[in-house]
Amino acid sequence: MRYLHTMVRIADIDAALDFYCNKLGMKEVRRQENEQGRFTLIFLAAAHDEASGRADKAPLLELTYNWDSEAYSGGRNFGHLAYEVDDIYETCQRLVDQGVTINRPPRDGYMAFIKSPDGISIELLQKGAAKEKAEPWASMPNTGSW
Ligand SMILES: C[C@@H](O)C(=O)SC[C@H](NC(=O)CC[C@H](N)C(=O)O)C(=O)NCC(=O)O
Ligand code: NI
Repeated sequence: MRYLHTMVRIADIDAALDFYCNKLGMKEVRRQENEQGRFTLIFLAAAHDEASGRADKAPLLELTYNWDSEAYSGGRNFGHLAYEVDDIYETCQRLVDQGVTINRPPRDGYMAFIKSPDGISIELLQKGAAKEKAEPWASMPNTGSW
């Protein structure tokens, strides 16, 4: 068995693509419009996987947009999506500059949490060993929950 994708439902395509593509650097690899079911599926690959030509083998993120709006509430049974980053401090600073809230700052030089426009928790993990602790991150408080 091979892991294929994780599906999350989104309330707004533009807001979701701005977050996952413009801010997290993910790439749209395919899209399916379903007239009968009145929904759109958008499959995203992490930039690293797309750039290395592995998007057809790597786990994808499947965004489901229902044309008839629904209220989505997060169940505690779903935790987060996790992505590896080359530099956790540079990534978090760039996200802050783009207006993203860092709910759990990388005080340890290793792990940070943000949330998507639909409230999906996204875990960002430093590639390899944790970075040296550095300000302002080392003493930055949490912002809400994640
Ligand atoms: C293409 C394949 O990866 C799918 O996930 S299709 C699964 C299918 N999705 C839908 O019908 C999307 C619209 C639906 N209203 C929804 O919000 O899911 C499906 O069976 N979805 C049910 C589910 O629980 O995933
Ligand atoms: Ni699916």
